[in-house]
Amino acid sequence: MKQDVARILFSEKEIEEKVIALGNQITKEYKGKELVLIGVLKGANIFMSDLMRKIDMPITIDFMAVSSYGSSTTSSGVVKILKDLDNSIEDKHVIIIEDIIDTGLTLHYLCENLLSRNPKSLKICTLLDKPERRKVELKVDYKGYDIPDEFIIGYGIDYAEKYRNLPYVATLKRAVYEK
Ligand SMILES: O=P(O)(O)OC[C@H]1O[C@H](OP(=O)(O)OP(=O)(O)O)[C@H](O)[C@@H]1O
Ligand code: HPA
Repeated sequence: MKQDVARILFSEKEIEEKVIALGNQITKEYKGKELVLIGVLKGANIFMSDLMRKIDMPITIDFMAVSSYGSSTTSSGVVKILKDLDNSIEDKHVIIIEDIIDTGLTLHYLCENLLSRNPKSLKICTLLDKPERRKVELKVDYKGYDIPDEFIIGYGIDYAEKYRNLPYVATLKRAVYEK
């Protein structure tokens, strides 16, 4: 697994500090409000688990599973809902938690879909953002890092379902996906 890593972009320690800062910011801005975090599976699983423990107020969580990449390194643009929310978000303050935004097509679809369910507010939080790759405009409210246009793995993020359990964020060697 490690031999397929080209370069480590963010270490476990750096990610931890960033997650603490995001958790503090969210706590400050939502204190006293009814907040639901919606994790987008599978990629956001690790980020969501770490972030929610850095939010110091009562919250609830829910998950959606969507997929647009399959086993490719480029988005198909077609977003499939594999698992929907368990509970209504009507009149709730909602933050969507993502691991990475690339073309923005997944979140564009998700925002439209969730807005139609009448939340009180809807914001986006992502650990990583590749703004160069954007195909649709999105307002990102909470962000860990901007990253260059390279294929990313680790800390929940996969290539063909592998590498999610690397504890850091890294780039994948080209030879792995070009063979
Ligand atoms: O901005 P976009 O170009 O739409 O790409 C971002 C999406 O791609 C990844 O999910 P993926 O479809 O690979 O599923 P996964 O979370 O199960 O890995 C990632 O978790 C985002 O949801
Ligand atoms: O760089 C990436 N790596 C893995 N999955 C992704 N989904 C969008 N961009 C990426």
